[in-house]
Amino acid sequence: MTINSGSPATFRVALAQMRSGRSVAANIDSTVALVREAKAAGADYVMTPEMTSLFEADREKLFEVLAPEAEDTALAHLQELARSLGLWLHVGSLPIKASPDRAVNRSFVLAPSGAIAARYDKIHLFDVDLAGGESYRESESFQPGETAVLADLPWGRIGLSICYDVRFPALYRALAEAGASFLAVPAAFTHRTGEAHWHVLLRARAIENGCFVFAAAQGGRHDNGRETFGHSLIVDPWGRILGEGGTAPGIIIADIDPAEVVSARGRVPSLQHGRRFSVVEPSAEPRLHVIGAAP
Ligand SMILES: O=C(O)CNC(=O)[C@H](CS)NC(=O)CCC(=O)C(=O)O
Repeated sequence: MTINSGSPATFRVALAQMRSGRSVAANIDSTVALVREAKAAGADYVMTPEMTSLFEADREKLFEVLAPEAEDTALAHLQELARSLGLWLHVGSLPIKASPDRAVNRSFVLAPSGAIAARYDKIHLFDVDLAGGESYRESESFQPGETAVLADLPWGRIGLSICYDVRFPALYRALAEAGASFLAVPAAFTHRTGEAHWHVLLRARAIENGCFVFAAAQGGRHDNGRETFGHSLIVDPWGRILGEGGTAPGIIIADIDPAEVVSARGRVPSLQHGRRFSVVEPSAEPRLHVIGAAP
């Protein structure tokens, strides 16, 4: 694994916490206001949450609004925003039409020129039944991506992911092994699961990979009936929380020193100590013995 020692020392990260709803125009207005606020605070890189432009639970209404990437007006607007402010704008995700009956949940890393530096389609879709009848079938409207993606920022390499992906550590290990210093987890976590798992999962991904984790979140009660957990989080490679949001829209900021990736991995080189086992399948003649088990 190589770390680019020629990278500039530090950069300022801002996460925009949002409460996106069913109006694309209103969501874009909120995004513009938050990204401008981040720029005024000196941000070099700004991330927005999953479903920045539209948080629509009704499949029919979603498909009335969806457009292919080349015709998506929200994307064009955000590219112009990145260009006019001259910063890196990581759009957590937008729903993009992929076929007559499926969308992709797609992240965009926009360069300060406004150009698309990287795009990533959410791989793991949230098809989950929670307690109390709370049920999600993301795959009814979305098709999964099949490719892990990284982007080169001026300060190092960032690995892309979205929300439910955070529960699949092998993805992040692959991104770290491909040179990521930063891991992006824009999200719209449910309140119920966020309360139980959000901080632990994000800190674990940071610690086990020696990476910074940037996780911009949706938070609060949305006009589509959903309640999301909020608590946008910036975590350093040692697992310390550098910035945290509440549930209200706003920005959080932290200054990031990429050299901390090197120092954390130097203290605990677990990335280099991985994959040192093979798995023994159960067989008629067991080769794994349980001490003290009844004969
Ligand atoms: O449906 C949309 O419009 C936008 N997509 C989402 O909100 C997605 C799929 S329902 N949410 C998650 O992945 C939450 C994961 C989560 O909460 C967990 O892993 O616990």
